[in-house]
Amino acid sequence: MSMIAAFYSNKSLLITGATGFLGKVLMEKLFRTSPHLKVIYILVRPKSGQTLQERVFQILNSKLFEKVKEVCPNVHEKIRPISADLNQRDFAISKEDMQELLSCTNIIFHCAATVRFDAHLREAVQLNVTATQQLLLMASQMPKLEAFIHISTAFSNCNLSRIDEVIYPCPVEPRKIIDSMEWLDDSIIDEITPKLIGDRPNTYTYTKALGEIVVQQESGNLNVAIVRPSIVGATWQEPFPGWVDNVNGPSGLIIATGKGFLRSIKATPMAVADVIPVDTVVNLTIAVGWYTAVHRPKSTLIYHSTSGNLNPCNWHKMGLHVLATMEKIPFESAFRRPNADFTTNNFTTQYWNAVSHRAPAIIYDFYLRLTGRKPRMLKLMNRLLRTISMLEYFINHSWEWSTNNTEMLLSELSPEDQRVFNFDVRQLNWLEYIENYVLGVKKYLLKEDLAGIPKAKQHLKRLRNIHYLFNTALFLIIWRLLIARSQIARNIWFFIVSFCYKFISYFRASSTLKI
Ligand SMILES: CCCCCCCCCCCCCCCCCCCCCC(=O)SCCNC(=O)CCNC(=O)[C@H](O)C(C)(C)COP(=O)(O)OP(=O)(O)OC[C@H]1O[C@@H](n2cnc3c(N)ncnc32)[C@H](O)[C@@H]1OP(=O)(O)O
Ligand SMILES: NC(=O)C1=CN([C@@H]2O[C@H](COP(=O)(O)OP(=O)(O)OC[C@H]3O[C@@H](n4cnc5c(N)ncnc54)[C@H](OP(=O)(O)O)[C@@H]3O)[C@@H](O)[C@H]2O)C=CC1
Repeated sequence: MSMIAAFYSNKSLLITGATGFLGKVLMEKLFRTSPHLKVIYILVRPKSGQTLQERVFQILNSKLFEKVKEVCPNVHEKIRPISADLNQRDFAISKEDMQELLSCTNIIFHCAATVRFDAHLREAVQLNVTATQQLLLMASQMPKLEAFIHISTAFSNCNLSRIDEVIYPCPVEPRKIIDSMEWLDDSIIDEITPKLIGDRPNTYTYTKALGEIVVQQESGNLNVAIVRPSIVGATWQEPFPGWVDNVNGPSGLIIATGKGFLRSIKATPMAVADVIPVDTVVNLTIAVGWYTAVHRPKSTLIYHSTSGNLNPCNWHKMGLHVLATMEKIPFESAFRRPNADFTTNNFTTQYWNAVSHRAPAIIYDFYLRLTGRKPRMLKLMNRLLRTISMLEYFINHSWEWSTNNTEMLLSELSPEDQRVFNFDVRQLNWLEYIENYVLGVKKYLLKEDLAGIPKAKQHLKRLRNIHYLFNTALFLIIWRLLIARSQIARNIWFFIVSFCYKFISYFRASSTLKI
């Protein structure tokens, strides 16, 4: 019997960010392994014209939750959505709901965040720092609370190259930043943002670092732990391999590559691709919840959920695996044939962006115009290149993360718990994982039917022929122009023609001799 699963039975949990990528997988695993848990409160905001109930209904009816419904048929009764907006004071939670949360919650998993790299500092501070502070305040009023688990990111201190499982100080105290956001206007915030974030690449990593300091400073007597995942990817094993439902991180790049939009990227091929499957992060998080509540460590423990130091894979290898899979399982209606060239300097990046990305987009837009349709490819390409430029930092640096606490926790688990809540990334086979990831992107993100694979292969063959034809035509045109304008080109041309002529004549003569 799993000790961890038994621990969560009859518990009331509170999850923020439960509608997000990680939050959904966390909920799924909790219900599947501890079907007797009492209730999971989730803080949800109405979104895209959907009510809370509609959002929860959609999640429960997704493929991700199919297995849960078998082991926990009354799962819908155990999810209690609470209307909340983490950007509002007291999260805009009603008095009755707040009372229930305060009196019943046993464990908190705080996953909600803005993960956008371009978020305005005010917005990022509000969600990643102030909301964390408010949630801790709420937690301090919960008499039954046993543990508060905060999800941060392994990149919160990405300005360092070696990162230990400790909280690093920031030059300006989070409380001062929170206060200043209340009275500074946007233009001044824009001006001071680069100075505040310093050598971090964006407001996201900066505010996640501030969030950690808030957790450390304001947790009082609470049992608190922080989980720091690196680049979270599709599921490795559970509930089934390859599940993914958003384009963040690698998933968007896999689509862009498979559809032939993205063919080269500025990346350091040998840099470690620190991708970690979402189910590995979730298993660690659940185990951390149990350990923190039961063992009550004296200080706030940080757990790195990373792959680089235990089972490294670099971008070059990852790119090759992705391309090899796309040969077998191509995406439908690709714009060009998938390719993955890594460039390492700005000049070659700009060159390939012009030649391999923008030029085909311009030609395609021209074709759209000719056929009476609205051009759109260049706009799409420019947006994609902007997105890529924001991710570039993470594919051109390598980090070394220590994982002592994570390894310690693994050794504390019973063999059964190590099996049920496996977060031992050493067991991950990258080739198999990437194959399932690409397949998962095709099935769950692009919603493409596997029956369409032969047609997709046919389409790629056609693209290859067009590519050869286009290159040959381009070569001939350029050559013709050169010959018309340059004596040297003409000389080379006559030399080649006469050489070929002599070569063919020689063969003709020798074959006649034999006869
Ligand atoms: C030839 C090459 C071959 C390669 C071979 C393949 C190798 C395998 C690939 C491995 C490489 C992995 C590298 C990962 C590095 C990740 C590091 C994460 C580290 C930190 C981890 C964390 O701790 S935290 C979670 C990460 N947090 C995000 O990852 C949010 C990012 N994101 C945004 O901050 C916003 O997205 C941003 C960009 C502002 C635009 O913002 P925006 O307002 O302009 O618009 P949107 O957000 O609506 O997106 C606009 C359009 O970009 C599309 N798109 C969005 N993401 C995309 C994406 N990743 N790749 C492609 N396309 C993406 C989207 O689908 C839209 O497409 P469309 O226009 O057609 O609808
Ligand atoms: N994905 C990754 O690669 C990594 C993620 N992390 C961390 O993991 C955690 C989860 O990330 P992930 O699941 O990928 O992110 P998502 O963007 O998928 O999910 C974010 C969640 O936060 C919720 N949220 C955002 N704003 C509000 C708000 N104002 N009020 C209420 N809820 C809100 C979202 O709700 P809604 O659905 O309504 O928008 C959503 O449920 C984050 O803390 C992130 O920093 C760390 C490392 C890597």
